[in-house]
Amino acid sequence: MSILETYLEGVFIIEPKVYGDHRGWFMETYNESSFREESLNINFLQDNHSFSAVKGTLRGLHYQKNPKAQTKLVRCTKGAIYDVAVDIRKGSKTYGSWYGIELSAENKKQILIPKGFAHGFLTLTDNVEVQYKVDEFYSPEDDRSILWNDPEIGVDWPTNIEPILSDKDINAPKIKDADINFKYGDY
Ligand SMILES: Cc1cn([C@H]2C[C@H](O)[C@@H](COP(=O)(O)OP(=O)(O)O[C@H]3O[C@@H](C)C(=O)[C@@H](O)[C@H]3O)O2)c(=O)[nH]c1=O
Repeated sequence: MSILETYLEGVFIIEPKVYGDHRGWFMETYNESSFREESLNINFLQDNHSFSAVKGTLRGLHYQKNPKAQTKLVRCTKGAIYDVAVDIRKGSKTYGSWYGIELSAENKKQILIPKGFAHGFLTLTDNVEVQYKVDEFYSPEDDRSILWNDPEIGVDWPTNIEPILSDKDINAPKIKDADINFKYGDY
């Protein structure tokens, strides 16, 4: 697998090596040793899987506060999504900057989103399944959302349609009012 840096420090794109033959294909979706070679020493504790029925569903932008922050390794195993990570580490030189990438069952790419970032995705097709590993357990008390279209962040979501959102995400605060307790250098 290739582990590629992005312009946001700590955010990586993972491109698995896909071995095709007459039966189909095989790939490793996670390899701790390959991650360690890149000094990514992550102890994943929980695997998540979500299904979104309709194109234009948007989940995000989510994070868990310290000390329950999560690293996330995200992939799309059915359909396609536009996946976004936002740096919310106070004092970071890229605070409020975002990185977006299309992940799909077809391209098999993954994104690694470190602690101190908010995460969200928009479905680009109907019937989307997303699976991701996290290195901290779900903690509803620490779960937070930032408004998906906060102009201060300015994510360039690849559609003009009004997305389908949860009530929590509709009512999410903008980054300037969000309950953020990350600071650059915490991890
Ligand atoms: C995230 C999560 C949710 N749940 C439950 C709580 C709730 O009843 C139901 C749906 O939760 P949510 O509405 O928060 O699901 P969702 O909007 O899909 O939340 C997820 O969005 C993406 C973008 C992320 O980055 C994830 O970390 C997570 O925040 O599932 C768990 O039991 N464990 C979990 O780890």
